[in-house]
Amino acid sequence: MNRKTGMADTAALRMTGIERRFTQGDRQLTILDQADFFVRPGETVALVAPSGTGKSTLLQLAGLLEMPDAGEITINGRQCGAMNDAERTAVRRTEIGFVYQFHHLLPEFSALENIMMPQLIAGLTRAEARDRAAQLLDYMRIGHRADHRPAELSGGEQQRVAIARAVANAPSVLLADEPTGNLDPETAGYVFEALDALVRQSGLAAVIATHNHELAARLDRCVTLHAGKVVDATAAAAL
Ligand SMILES: Nc1ncnc2c1ncn2[C@@H]1O[C@H](COP(=O)(O)OP(=O)(O)OP(=O)(O)O)[C@@H](O)[C@H]1O
Repeated sequence: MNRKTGMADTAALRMTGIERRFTQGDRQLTILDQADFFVRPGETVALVAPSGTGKSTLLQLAGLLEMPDAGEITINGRQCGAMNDAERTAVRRTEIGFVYQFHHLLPEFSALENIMMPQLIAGLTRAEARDRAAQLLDYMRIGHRADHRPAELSGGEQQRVAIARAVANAPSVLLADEPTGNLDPETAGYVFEALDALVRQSGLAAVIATHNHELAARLDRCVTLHAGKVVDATAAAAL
């Protein structure tokens, strides 16, 4: 429920009044300062900001991997601040998918098995997990690579497997931190396209941090970080 309007919160992810401070030596850094952010179901948001301004920090907090110093994070209307570790882990496992700059696939397992893994952990049968993994690989146009291990795949293929794995348990929020940052421009373009298509087809809410303005422009909305706050990128250009 939105406290101001009294209406049900329709955002898949909402961050309100987020503070995040770090100590570096004798310096106190305020990376996020009363930051507000939201993303709706089915919406794709690009997070484009200079290096070191707090993109990864924001995504880590959104994914409940770290706790803010102040503020509230709500996922599908559930406030996560007062949850214990087990509750937060459960929300993270069921509601959130992550993609990073590096694929982090398990090297000794095939592409198919890597995508089956989170589903098996979530309690699906091997047959169910296999079917869904195969579907996702087909959707990402790498069905023919199902039995290959990560080392036998190209960078773009590895990243498409990592994306498929991130959505295997049908999360409602996808958080991607520089998902194409390690790829050449052409490969980055088609991996980004595959990610965008998958996100739109599954109707999930996606936040994609990228340094690539051209790719960011393809998404529904673009935000940046300025003085610790999340601001509309068009408005920020005028600052
Ligand atoms: N655990 C930590 N302890 C101390 N400082 C930290 C910690 N995590 C992040 N920082 C600092 O917070 C700032 C923001 O870091 P963050 O990784 O979120 O930036 P970023 O925008 O994602 O950068 P990049 O685009 O280079 O990945 C940086 O100055 C970083 O050094």
